[in-house]
Amino acid sequence: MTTPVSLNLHYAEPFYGEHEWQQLQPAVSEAHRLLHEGTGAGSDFLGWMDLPVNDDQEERTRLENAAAHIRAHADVLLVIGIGGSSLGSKAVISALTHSFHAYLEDKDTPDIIFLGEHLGSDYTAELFDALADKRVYVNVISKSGTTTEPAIAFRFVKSWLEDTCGKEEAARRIYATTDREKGALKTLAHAEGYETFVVPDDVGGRYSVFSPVGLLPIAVAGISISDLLAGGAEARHAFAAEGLRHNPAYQYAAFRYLMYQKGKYIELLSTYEPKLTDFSEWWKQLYGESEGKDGKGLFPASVKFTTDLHSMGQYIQEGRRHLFETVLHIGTSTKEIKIPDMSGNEDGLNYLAGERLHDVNEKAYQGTLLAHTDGNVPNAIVGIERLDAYSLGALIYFFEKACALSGYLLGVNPFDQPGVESYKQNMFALLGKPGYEKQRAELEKRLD
Ligand SMILES: O=P(O)(O)OC[C@H]1O[C@](O)(CO)[C@@H](O)[C@@H]1O
Repeated sequence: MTTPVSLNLHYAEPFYGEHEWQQLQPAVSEAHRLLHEGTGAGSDFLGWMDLPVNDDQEERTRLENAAAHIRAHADVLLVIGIGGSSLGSKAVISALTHSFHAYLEDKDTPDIIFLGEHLGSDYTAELFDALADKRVYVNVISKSGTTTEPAIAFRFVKSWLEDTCGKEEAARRIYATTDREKGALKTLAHAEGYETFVVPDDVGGRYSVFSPVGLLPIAVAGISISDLLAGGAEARHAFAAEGLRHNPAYQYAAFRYLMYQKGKYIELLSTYEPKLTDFSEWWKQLYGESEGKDGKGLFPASVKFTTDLHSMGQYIQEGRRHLFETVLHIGTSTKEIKIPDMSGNEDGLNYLAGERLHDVNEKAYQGTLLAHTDGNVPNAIVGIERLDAYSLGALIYFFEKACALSGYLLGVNPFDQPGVESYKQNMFALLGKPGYEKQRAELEKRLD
């Protein structure tokens, strides 16, 4: 089988020398050793490396059965979670299901709505208007079981569902994905009798797509989790080599590191397919939380092309030269749509009549690639052949493996996120959480 994810550095090579590349091999070897021997920082969280080959068939069957039950009975599945507890499944579901699923008349899978990702009042209130008369099921996901945003969202949903269909039926419709033993959500699930799925102890949120965190909502969406995991397993095998020359995931990590050393502090993930917008959000959390610490790290940003060529394109072409680009390239489209002929050719586009839209998009991609490299923005191209579960599974593993190695190259712990606590502490104090009285008074003095 060919490598499911390709890396093309041709358009980046003019920006670094071959000797710089060669010099990185010892550091890459050391980072590889830390990762594969489990001796680096955060090594309690390496469970993600083997998730695609997890052979717990009993748990898998239970998950598939739960997904089939929800598919058969629900109009809507509410997935409640934030960060690593929702971004992975959202990325896969957006990429692989019909973009207008909510508007289709005939469908054999429920609409999936994500909630608990923010504290937006209007959005949350409006959701309940849309749920009236719908048969709603819920998957509440939180590894810690104590994250404020999903916990608040779950309060709203639990109380609405119990009012709508009674406490017992509500308990049958709620599935909780959380820690095996501890946390408020685990305690609540036990008390209320919800079916539960486990977030493994050794898997952090942003590396959890191949665990029940991602797999339950993905399976409910009708996506083959066997294919997704098979892609991940193939990538696990394909990107296991220590040598830079034989490992595209490590080449990508090394390339990013070289760019960082050259003052290219911002990495733009560019996509040419709107179905990948949520994939970019998943990627940003993966790299942002893994690398951005100790005063270090590339800033991961994303752009949607060609849309953003009409807004951010100006800056990318001619603004401050501290950027490089990683283009996510999809080889073929799954659906074919051709440009129609127009009898009067009023818009002058008849030279495109009969062309596949995918091919027009491809020319936009090629033109942009050349323009941006001419504008001194190094471009790496990460490619998959098509948007399917197998390729996406491989792509996810590719980025996870490269991310872990990138963290070790940079000298940070790629598996913790201590910085996210600061806003939480302030928020708790300002909300008047018991025990935060002193901080509250200090913070309030600083606010206008
Ligand atoms: O699954 P949990 O524990 O609710 O955490 C959700 C997210 O919150 C964070 O801890 C950051 O606040 C992320 O790392 C994590 O993905």
